[in-house]
Amino acid sequence: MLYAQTTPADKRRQFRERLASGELLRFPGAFNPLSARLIERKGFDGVYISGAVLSADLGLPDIGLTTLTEVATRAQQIARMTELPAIVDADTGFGEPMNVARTIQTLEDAGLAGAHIEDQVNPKRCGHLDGKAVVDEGTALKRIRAAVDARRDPNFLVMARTDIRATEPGDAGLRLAVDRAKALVDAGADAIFPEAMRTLEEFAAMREALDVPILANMTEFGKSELFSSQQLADIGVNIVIWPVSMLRIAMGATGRALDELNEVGHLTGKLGEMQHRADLYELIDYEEYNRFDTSVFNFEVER
Ligand SMILES: C[C@](O)(C(=O)O)[C@H](CC(=O)O)C(=O)O
Ligand SMILES: [Mg+2]
Repeated sequence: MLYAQTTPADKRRQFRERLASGELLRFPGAFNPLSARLIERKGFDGVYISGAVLSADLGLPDIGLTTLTEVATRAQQIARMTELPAIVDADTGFGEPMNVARTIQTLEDAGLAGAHIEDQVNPKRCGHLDGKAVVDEGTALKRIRAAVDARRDPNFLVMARTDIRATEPGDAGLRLAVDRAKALVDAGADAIFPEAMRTLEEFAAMREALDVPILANMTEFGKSELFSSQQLADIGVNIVIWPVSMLRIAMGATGRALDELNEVGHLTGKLGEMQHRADLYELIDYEEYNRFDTSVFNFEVER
């Protein structure tokens, strides 16, 4: 009922324990608080909160237009609805290293279990697009040091994302990424998000080079091939995200339903694809609200 029972501190501690086990943790992207609950019910390990989804949800491109306040507010709404740990995309940290420090404290206060800070220049862009530029190593490391120094809960996961792989083709790009990732770990990063790795071998090389957890981004229509959880687990990847997938699915289904409304004038043919009212009420836990007021859930929903 209402919000999750697990405190942010407990979520962070449990997340750290699970990460230390070395198993692959699966974090689908939640596009709203309700979908975070569904992710939990379906047995996943955590919830990812994507900057691309957050900006798309506002009808905006993913180019660093969203503010810390918008991101922290939405992330809090999502994180508090699930017992699972939630990690959020903090883009470039919303400014200079001092802003990064404030970002981390704000996201801690919002109940997140961790965040990633990337080394792109501003204005940033989706990591799977061409023409990205990254900051010099000194600036990238300052962002991460600022993040690590700012957190008050040592279990809050500071993940460094590097976008440098795509700045050079072939092996040269991979070498740059490995070198930068190592430097980010030396600066205090708890985990690495190597963005836009192309092949399983590239993920494996990154895994081999580092002794902290790494994340694989299985976003569709991008630069990485889409690997299965098993394939990623086999090479020792620690976290996999499908950041925008659930929004893509929901928007695809919505578009098709609108076409059907245009064509046939009703949605009867779509009933089987819809979340049933009974399932929605179950997910929201209507019944539990009777503890306050026995008249809240005194009806039956027919299937
Ligand atoms: C992971 C990511 O940063 C996000 O905001 O979800 C994006 C995902 C995407 O645009 O497909 C990314 O830059 O990879
Ligand atoms: Mg992003």
